[in-house]
Amino acid sequence: MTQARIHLIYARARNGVIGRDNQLPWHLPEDMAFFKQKTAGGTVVMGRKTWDSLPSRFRPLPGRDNVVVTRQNGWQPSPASERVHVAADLPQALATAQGLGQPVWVIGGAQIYAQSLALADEVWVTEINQDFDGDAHAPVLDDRWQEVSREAQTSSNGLPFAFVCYQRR
Ligand SMILES: Nc1nc(N)c2c(n1)CN(C(=O)COc1ccccc1N1CCC(C(=O)O)CC1)C2
Repeated sequence: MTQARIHLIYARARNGVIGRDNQLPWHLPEDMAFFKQKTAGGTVVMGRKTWDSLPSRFRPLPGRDNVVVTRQNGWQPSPASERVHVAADLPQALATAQGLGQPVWVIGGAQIYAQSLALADEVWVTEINQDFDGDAHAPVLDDRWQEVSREAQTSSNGLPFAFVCYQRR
């Protein structure tokens, strides 16, 4: 039984920024819809700060199992839900996620992306063709990562971006 594939999914600015003050620096509804469509029916793995960044009405992300990584002993998600699983570190989170037998999507933040990249075989990047100020950055994809698809678009608010898939050679 091969291990379930691990996918990363993030949106990044031209200068590599993925977040600012635990929020997205842009408003890109097309990307939110893409994110929802890609991760639907799977298990999402995120750090606690990413969990906290979600508006409470979207916690847990609906229609998916949510695994939250936190070192805080006794941390409990709010709102409580049987679809939220708590893990003390990323290896435990990925083991829990893979145990659920659904596609595993790592959805942030920067620390979690950096730790999980080595274990992933596919990365979906929404590449926004504009620089943004921010305090969180995307992981660096070295030259083993090969672009396998690219779909360029312009958002309703004029932002040029592309949905890009990378797979490890
Ligand atoms: N490419 C790519 N990768 C990522 N990791 C992420 C994205 N884009 C975009 N992100 C988010 O917007 C995170 O979420 C939200 C943040 C703020 C307000 C609403 C939301 N939600 C949007 C998704 C909805 C859903 O999925 O049901 C729930 C409400 C993470």
